[in-house]
Amino acid sequence: MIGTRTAPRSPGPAPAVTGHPVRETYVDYDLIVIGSGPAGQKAAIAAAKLGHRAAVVERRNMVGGVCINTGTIPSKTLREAVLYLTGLNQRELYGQAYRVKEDITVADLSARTHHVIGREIDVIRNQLARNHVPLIAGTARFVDPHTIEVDSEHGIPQPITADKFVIAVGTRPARPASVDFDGQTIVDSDQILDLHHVPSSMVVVGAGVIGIEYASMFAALGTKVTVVEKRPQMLEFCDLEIIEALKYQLRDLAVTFRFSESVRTVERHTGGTLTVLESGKKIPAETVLYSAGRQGVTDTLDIGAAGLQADARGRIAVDENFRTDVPHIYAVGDVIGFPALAATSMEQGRRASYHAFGEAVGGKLGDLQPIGIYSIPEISYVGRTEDELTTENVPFEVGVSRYRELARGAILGDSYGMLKLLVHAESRELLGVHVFGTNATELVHIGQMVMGCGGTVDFLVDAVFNYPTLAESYKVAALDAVNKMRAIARVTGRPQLFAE
Ligand SMILES: Cc1cc2nc3c(=O)[nH]c(=O)nc-3n(C[C@H](O)[C@H](O)[C@H](O)COP(=O)(O)OP(=O)(O)OC[C@H]3O[C@@H](n4cnc5c(N)ncnc54)[C@H](O)[C@@H]3O)c2cc1C
Ligand SMILES: NC(=O)c1ccc[n+]([C@@H]2O[C@H](COP(=O)([O-])OP(=O)(O)OC[C@H]3O[C@@H](n4cnc5c(N)ncnc54)[C@H](O)[C@@H]3O)[C@@H](O)[C@H]2O)c1
Repeated sequence: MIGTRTAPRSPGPAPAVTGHPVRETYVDYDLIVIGSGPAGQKAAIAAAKLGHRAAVVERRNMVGGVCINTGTIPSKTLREAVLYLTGLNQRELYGQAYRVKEDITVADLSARTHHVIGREIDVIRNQLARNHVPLIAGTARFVDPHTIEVDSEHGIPQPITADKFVIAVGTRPARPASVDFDGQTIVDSDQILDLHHVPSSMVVVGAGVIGIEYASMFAALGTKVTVVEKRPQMLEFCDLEIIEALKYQLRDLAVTFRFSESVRTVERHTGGTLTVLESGKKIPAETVLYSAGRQGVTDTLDIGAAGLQADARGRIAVDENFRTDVPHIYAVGDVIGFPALAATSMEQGRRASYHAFGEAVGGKLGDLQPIGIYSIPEISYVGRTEDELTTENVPFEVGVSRYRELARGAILGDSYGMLKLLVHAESRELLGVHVFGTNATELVHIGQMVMGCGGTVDFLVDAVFNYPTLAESYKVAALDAVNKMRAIARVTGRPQLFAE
């Protein structure tokens, strides 16, 4: 029966971590984690810290998952290299011609990326090793609900059993058959890291987070970028005013947007690529980045043998404890869908293991998860948006601080940044924090902590921040919100200066 162990087994010897075939090896664990991305790593280490025997299975050359090898870490390191070498963030201070390097090559960019990837893989290997979590090399597939086989380097599958499983296999770029990917002129977000040179023009298909982050980077490098998005707006889950500010900044870097336009085909010709839209428009470019969604990597896992199934996008359904329909099998990270972030994936992994081994966790993984988008400039938020609150008839006031009025903003040469607080008009609680500009993804956490502790706007009004800092924007925005609330109170003759 699914979820029930039929016979106890004694643990066998350690598995063949190096991939040498050991057919007779019979290994039993308390927990097997499939996938070593952020979700899998934290699930395995959490189990080990609770005193259980855990192992991680990972395909060769992918230790650290998409996060370290092709996703978060390379893209964020590339962004840092782009910002440094182009001198973009310094141009307000030193003039539009300012550059650290004139002709930026792929070698200039990838040197930094390779260095960081290597270092991060080393950190992960070390963390697993010191927690006695074996890293088993190969691709896992279920044989039955308590057994997986891991293909070895020599093709001889190695069976491994466990009481419990955590599936953390992540996603890969969706690749429609109508698009002729060749790795150089038509690429997905994995292949873009291997371009031979910085293209002069690029079409980015899909204005999701991946599309907008890479559009920002290539535009900063001087590539003429056109973004095609089938929806009327991009990143519609973010604050509208901030998205408008981002579009303005990207247009300033010569990015063209084609919203409400679907891509019919992407053609490869001797002279370059042609992106053909449903509307009949044709956009020529040297390179096309196809970044229109991702697909769960469940197809090679034989989850049917474990009694599970995936949806059309390869995703596995879970309950609030990350348990699948088969009670001893959990699924975490990108393979369960939204929000599909490294940050959230790690926490899901830890929670799944705690639940599996009966350890208490805090409340539900709820609304206070920050979103960080590393566009240029960057965006981050936590909590609700103005649109959501308006739809739900929640009365709120807005407090805004602009970096151009902060001493730190002037020192950094950031005149466009802003921080916006959404404050409940009656309880004065903080309902949302939206940040645009330098350090947005760091700053958001101040608001997250205040919200997590149920803090009100008055806490921020009364707080003293280091000067000159961008964090000071919290106080400025809080004062702005309180001033507006006081103005309303004056009109109604009912001054309410503090939460009751
Ligand atoms: C370009 C890009 C930029 C991103 N930027 C950010 C960002 O800035 N911030 C952020 O929070 N998130 C970002 N993300 C998302 C983030 O990378 C993912 O949310 C995160 O990697 C998900 O972690 P995971 O553990 O679920 O899976 P993954 O990191 O995808 O790891 C899954 C692992 O499972 C392995 N695997 C799959 N099948 C098997 C099998 N059968 N046997 C053995 N192993 C298997 C794979 O080889 C892979 O290594 C980005 C993603 C991309 C693509
Ligand atoms: N900073 C971050 O946290 C970060 C960075 C990158 C990626 N990610 C994660 O990676 C995941 C995948 O990101 P993504 O951007 O690939 O996917 P996505 O699904 O978020 O975006 C794809 C976009 O492509 C559009 N699209 C689809 N087909 C199209 C077509 N034929 N023509 C035009 N537009 C089309 C969709 O409308 C959508 O807006 C996201 O869930 C995201 O959370 C996070």
